[in-house]
Amino acid sequence: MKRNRVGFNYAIRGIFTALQTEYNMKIHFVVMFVTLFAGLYFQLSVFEWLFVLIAIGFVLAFELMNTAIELVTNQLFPGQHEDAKRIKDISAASVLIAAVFAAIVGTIIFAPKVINLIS
Ligand SMILES: Nc1ncnc2c1ncn2[C@@H]1O[C@H](COP(=O)(O)OP(=O)(O)OP(=O)(O)O)[C@@H](O)[C@H]1O
Repeated sequence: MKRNRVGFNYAIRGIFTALQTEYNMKIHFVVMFVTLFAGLYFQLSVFEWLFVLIAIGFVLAFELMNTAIELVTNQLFPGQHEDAKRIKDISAASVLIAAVFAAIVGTIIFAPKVINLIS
């Protein structure tokens, strides 16, 4: 039980470390809070919340994993290396895919509500 609690603390520390060191992580957090407030404002249905939360979770989790992969890659390849380039590009692509699909989910859910609000 104690072990689990300590492990949880390490994981939370990992989120803060990524927030401090990764500019993209800060952007993801800002977008997450804006989306959550928008969700509360527009009173999303349970179904809509599920999609929004899954999309946010995927983006944050992939960004954290991408950060870890970058750190490992920097240790494995201190200099310029074609494999380091491939690894980082592919890892970054995983975040991009998650972010693009999250943006699509956000657009499908929020666009009609925003249009309805301003028209
Ligand atoms: N050791 C390396 N050898 C060759 N190319 C590299 C190497 N390190 C990075 N690159 C190239 O530069 C790009 C950016 O690398 P970098 O480590 O700055 O990642 P980043 O995505 O900008 O990280 P961050 O999210 O921390 O800003 C990589 O996607 C890759 O194409």
